Amino acid sequence: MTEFAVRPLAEGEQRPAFDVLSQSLHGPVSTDERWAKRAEGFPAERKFGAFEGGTVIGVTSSIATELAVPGGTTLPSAAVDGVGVRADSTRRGVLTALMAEQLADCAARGEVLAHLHASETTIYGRFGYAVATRGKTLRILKGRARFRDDAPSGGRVRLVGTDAAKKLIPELYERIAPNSPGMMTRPPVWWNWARDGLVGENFVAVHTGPDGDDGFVLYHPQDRRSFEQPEAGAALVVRDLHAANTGALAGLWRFLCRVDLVGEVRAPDRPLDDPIGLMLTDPRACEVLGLEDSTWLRLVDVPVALAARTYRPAAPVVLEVTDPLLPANSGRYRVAPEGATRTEEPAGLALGVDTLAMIYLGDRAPSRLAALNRIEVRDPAALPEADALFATATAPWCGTPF
Ligand SMILES: CC(=O)SCCNC(=O)CCNC(=O)[C@H](O)C(C)(C)COP(=O)(O)OP(=O)(O)OC[C@H]1O[C@@H](n2cnc3c(N)ncnc32)[C@H](O)[C@@H]1OP(=O)(O)O
Repeated sequence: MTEFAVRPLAEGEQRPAFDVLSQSLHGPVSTDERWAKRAEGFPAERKFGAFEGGTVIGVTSSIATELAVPGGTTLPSAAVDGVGVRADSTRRGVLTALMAEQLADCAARGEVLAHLHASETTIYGRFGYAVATRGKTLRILKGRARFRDDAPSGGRVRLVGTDAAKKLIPELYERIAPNSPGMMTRPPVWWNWARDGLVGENFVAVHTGPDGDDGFVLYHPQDRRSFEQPEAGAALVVRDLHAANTGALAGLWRFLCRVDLVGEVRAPDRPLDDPIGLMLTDPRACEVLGLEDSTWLRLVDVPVALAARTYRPAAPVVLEVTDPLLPANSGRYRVAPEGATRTEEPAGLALGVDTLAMIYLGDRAPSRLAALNRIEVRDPAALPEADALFATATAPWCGTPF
């Protein structure tokens, strides 16, 4: 079998790379018309291709983002997307070579983190990624959804036309987000796709609070009330909902639950601690239909990542981190409420860089992972301290599809 080579994609090579990607994800057959629509959102920049005899057989892409970590700092991060290998070239190490090149490139660019949404959960663990945020799918049964008297009342909600929304929503997102761990900035290349694809295909409602616009929801109806099932009503499907504060969140949920001829509101990928159920007199009117992994996080620069987040009060803990792919990360780190630094002190806990990603944003407690042998406990006293140090008040959440 001939060898392949991995290198940055050059200008003019986007179309064959896009075709490989599209085919790997079972997208429609390539046409000039389809490519004309996608070309702008598929620049050569930040893409690597695997080439065999001059033909693209694999591709990986990323966009430059900032990701919020506990404490509010945002870190330069690569949002990895557009990964695919031709069906006749899989399981030959093409992805492995692409990932190695991409991670080295992220490190060279000074990016501290890489993050992605995985098509399959079996792919990315070997490259040091692990689940760091999750989302739940909610269904609110409108007929039973009454808001408690003490639930925040929210402000005014207005519907915005598509053209105005395409300008307003990117500005509003930039002003109110990222506002909790795991959320990311949405750079122009992301909006190139989302302006038409996400905003343009949904109804848009904007919430105004005491200080102006502070939240929005994009949604579309699915099914409609019919003569056959007059009691059923439509389902409103929430595609994007962001709020700067709980008042705005309550106002947007109240709006969705008030729309006429609707039987239920369905919202995939909501934060694990979305409080909508707690605002209702009957919390079971808000059903959890599913729980999904969302962000797969990779710490590219462990010392900078550990130093950048805040920690809760507890005794210091020394972690020994192992990273076979980026060995500069391997070593011992002293984590304390005042910060995290490299150390030569003996470690209380030892873990792989993938497991570190699971506790980094606060999604999982170290003691739960130690119980599953994902963390080696060398000093049992270190475990409850690590639980306290890494705990966060809110569940981490991404909230941005890419
Ligand atoms: C962030 C995103 O864009 S997610 C989208 C990812 N893309 C897709 O799902 C498109 C369809 N799938 C593909 O294109 C390919 O199968 C890929 C990209 C997932 C994998 O590419 P490959 O070149 O086959 O991976 P590679 O040969 O480097 O495999 C490395 C290892 O991972 C394993 N592996 C790779 N893909 C999978 C998978 N889907 N399920 C289970 N194991 C896998 C391989 O068996 C191999 O294991 P080994 O080292 O023990 O032998």
